[in-house]
Amino acid sequence: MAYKKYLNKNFAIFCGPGNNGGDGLAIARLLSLSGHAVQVFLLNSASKRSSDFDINYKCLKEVASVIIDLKEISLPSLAADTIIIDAIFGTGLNRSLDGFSKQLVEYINRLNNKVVAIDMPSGLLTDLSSKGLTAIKANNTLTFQCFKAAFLLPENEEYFGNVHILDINLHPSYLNSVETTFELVDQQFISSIIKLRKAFSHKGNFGHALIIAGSYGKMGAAVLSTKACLQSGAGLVTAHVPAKGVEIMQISAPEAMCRIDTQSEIISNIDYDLKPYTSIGIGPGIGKEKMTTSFLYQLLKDYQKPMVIDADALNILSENPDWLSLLPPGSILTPHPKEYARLFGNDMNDLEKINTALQKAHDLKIIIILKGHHTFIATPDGKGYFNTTGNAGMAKGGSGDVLTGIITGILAQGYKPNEAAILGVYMHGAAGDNAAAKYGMISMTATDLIEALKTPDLLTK
Ligand SMILES: NC(=O)C1=CN([C@@H]2O[C@H](COP(=O)(O)OP(=O)(O)OC[C@H]3O[C@@H](n4cnc5c(N)ncnc54)[C@H](O)[C@@H]3O)[C@@H](O)[C@H]2O)[C@@H](O)CC1
Ligand SMILES: [K+]
Repeated sequence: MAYKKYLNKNFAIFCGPGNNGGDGLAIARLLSLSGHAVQVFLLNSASKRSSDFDINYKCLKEVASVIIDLKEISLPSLAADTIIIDAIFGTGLNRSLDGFSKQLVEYINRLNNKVVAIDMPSGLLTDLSSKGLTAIKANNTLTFQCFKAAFLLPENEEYFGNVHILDINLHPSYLNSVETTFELVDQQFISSIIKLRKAFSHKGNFGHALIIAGSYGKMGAAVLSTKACLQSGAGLVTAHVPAKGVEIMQISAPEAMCRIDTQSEIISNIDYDLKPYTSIGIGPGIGKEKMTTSFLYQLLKDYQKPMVIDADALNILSENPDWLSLLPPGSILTPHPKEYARLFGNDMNDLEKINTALQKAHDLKIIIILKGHHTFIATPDGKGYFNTTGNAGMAKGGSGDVLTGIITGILAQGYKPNEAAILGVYMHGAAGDNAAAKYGMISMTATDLIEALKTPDLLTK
């Protein structure tokens, strides 16, 4: 955070009765001691205070500071440049706000003052959906030790502003001992998955990916996923395309081999042995023609190894939900929000979507990648992973085709499906961040993502 712009300002610190309020009182003391003008407003101070609150209250009393007990009728008026610190409620909030605390939060939200939330914007529930609830809309949130699930849900975007994680020195053995459903995928996590390429390796060591994609008018999707697959480290890549798409593919991606469908404009069947291929990615641009639909059904029935399933292949599945049970274990589904809704239902808040994805991943023994700002990866063992790379410039046609290519290429190299999904999503986002830095979020395209994969430190910075 640009701390400097907060220096030499006046502060209004709103404190609740629990430990979050105690943190606010400690901040008030430190700011007062460093010469800042601080007003402290206590909410429900007569109710049961936590011991941290009491300790910090005592310490603050010894420092010259204005402490005001808020009454229902007396909401304070504040100068426009006063910084508001929200220490009303943190992780201890166990129900939605009501009564005076709700009024106070609504009042703070109506002001135009800058707001810094401590640990959580007050009113936001840590592990439950806060859709439709009243909560502080902060410009910055200073949160302790780790990301809270609430910061990763799109429906909470307007509340937390920029999130800064403060290390409060919780003991590493404690942190490691805590069992969580969710993990954050960052560079450190990725370095524990990635395998080094040995000096004496040859193309046969890195597998052979088969991308089944394209139809007349949608060959771009096939080209994007094939090119991305070529740049994900796979040893060999073959694209199975409709006959009319062969020249397009061969000119656009000369490193890839082609398998040519018997149909000129659509994909209809595979009349060769699939054993040599170490992974299959299917879906980008294939359309939903009857012959393509029957072909997908046959493939699902016959093929036993994990596949990456995207785009129209997902749409076909959503029209034939019984076929979900045919998915080979370890298969990776990559729906965007609309495809997800078609597959597993609408009318869910973000947490319900996540929980449904975890349940379906478990029941069907598959991996579900819910694409979005913090793309979520649900795995069959019940764990979910939030990605940390990527940006809004990637919300464009073709980005998903690139992701399918990357994951299929990683899977081909012998990574386990969970690892391929996590690594692929991270790599895709990291390429997106590079593309945004070079071209800007507005103008960057899916082709720029592929270009940006060619960065030596993509997975190490
Ligand atoms: N390891 C930790 O857990 C640490 C926690 N700390 C702080 O402690 C906070 C959690 O403290 P607490 O557990 O005391 O909880 P909070 O301070 O978030 O709130 C608890 C208080 O609010 C009341 N309350 C809950 N929901 C309410 C509602 N809807 N309306 C009105 N009152 C409501 C509770 O009865 C209780 O009195 C964290 O957010 C963080 O700020 C930090 O001090 C550092 C370490
Ligand atoms: K807070």
